Amino acid sequence: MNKLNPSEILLIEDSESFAAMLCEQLMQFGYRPLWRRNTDTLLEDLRDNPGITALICDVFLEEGSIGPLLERKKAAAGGSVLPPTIFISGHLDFMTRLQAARAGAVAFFPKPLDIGALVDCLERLIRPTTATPYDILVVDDDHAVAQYHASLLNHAGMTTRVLSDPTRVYDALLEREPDLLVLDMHMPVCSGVELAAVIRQDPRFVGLPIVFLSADHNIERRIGALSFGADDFLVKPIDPDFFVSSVSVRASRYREMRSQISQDSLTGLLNHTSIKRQLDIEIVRAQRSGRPVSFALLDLDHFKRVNDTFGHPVGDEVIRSLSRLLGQRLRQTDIAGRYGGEEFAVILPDTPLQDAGRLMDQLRLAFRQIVQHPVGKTFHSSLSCGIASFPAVPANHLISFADKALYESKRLGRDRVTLIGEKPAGTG
Ligand SMILES: Nc1nc2c(ncn2[C@@H]2O[C@H](COP(=O)(O)OP(=O)(O)OP(=O)(O)O)[C@@H](O)[C@H]2O)c(=O)[nH]1
Repeated sequence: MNKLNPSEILLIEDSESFAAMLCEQLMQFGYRPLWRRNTDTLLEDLRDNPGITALICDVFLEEGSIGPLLERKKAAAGGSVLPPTIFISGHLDFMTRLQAARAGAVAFFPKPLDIGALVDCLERLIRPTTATPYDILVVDDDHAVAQYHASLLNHAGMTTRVLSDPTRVYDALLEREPDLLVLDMHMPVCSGVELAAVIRQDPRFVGLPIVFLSADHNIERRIGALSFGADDFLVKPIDPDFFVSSVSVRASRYREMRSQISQDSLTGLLNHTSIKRQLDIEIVRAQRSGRPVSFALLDLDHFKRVNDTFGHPVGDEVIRSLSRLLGQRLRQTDIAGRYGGEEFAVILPDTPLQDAGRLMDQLRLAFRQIVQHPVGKTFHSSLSCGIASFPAVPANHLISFADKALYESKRLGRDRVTLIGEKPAGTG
């Protein structure tokens, strides 16, 4: 979900003030809440708002317990299925939880609400469960053969790119790293083994699975290929099912390994190394397309004070609240990462500086609204941001200039966004 496609949430809560607070918080995370005091119009609301993806209901309303009320509604609608329902309540006893479970709760949150945990739960419910298909690059100088193998993989639900010119492989990898590379062994310009050696020279592709597909039965050459960095050597003609499962098993393991390595454990965002790597990729893409790419650095303000006042675990929660907000507010093509302790980086492809500035300013304002630490003494945090854009700023200066802009935001009093339009004169 992103801000262009906000999910609607139906909130059934009889306390107006609590509902207003919760709606405000949900909006900060990019949801569109619809509030009702009771279940009177539930079926009409669901019919008229097909975009409603989840219900949040207080277990007890003035008119009684929500469980039997929902049951009656479902019966009235011929037993139709309600969207996943999260229950909330100020009562924490076992019987209340049991009521919620009997009413079909997918989750139960006590009041006062931990909004962050609630949003995490909504995200799990709403996020599409279908993973993106494995992306395979097939390289074979015989285009028809490459197409045949690609079509087997497409049939099994994978996406493929086909290349008959091995000299273009490296560019294709930079453009979009696949989950696996299928290589022919004998090609006119260079052999598959040589091509694998070229790819392995780049530390970014050291782990990329390479599977050779060749009619070569010579055992020494096959061993040679494996020792030069191939992961498997499949001999043609190959059983289609065996080919597909060999590819998908390796692609799946690689993807799992990559996500473990590339993610920051606290936030689930890309870590420092991965975000820098993504920036390189986006710059290459921008150089090709002639479109701008903006790079933003965000830093929490006076964060030491938060840790000192409320403790490290609460500080961690603040960090997580910003990562959630980034997940909510950015477009699917934008890329966010945790750059350092309380510092985040965002890559905005196809985005000129001024647009990036507006977007980050909206994010800054939304972050300020989030009620932090709602189970204790509440407070609000703010962030400072610096943005630079390529090509106005040369690629090798993009990060340092975003950092200078961030420093300027801090210097001017924090809680602001500063843009650096171009590389200032005399900076080398
Ligand atoms: N809770 C928590 N704190 C962290 C983490 N990483 C860094 N920090 C803390 O973040 C604080 C950053 O402090 P400073 O660099 O002095 O910056 P600041 O207090 O945010 O002040 P300004 O950036 O100037 O507004 C330090 O106290 C770090 O210990 C983390 O993962 N969790």
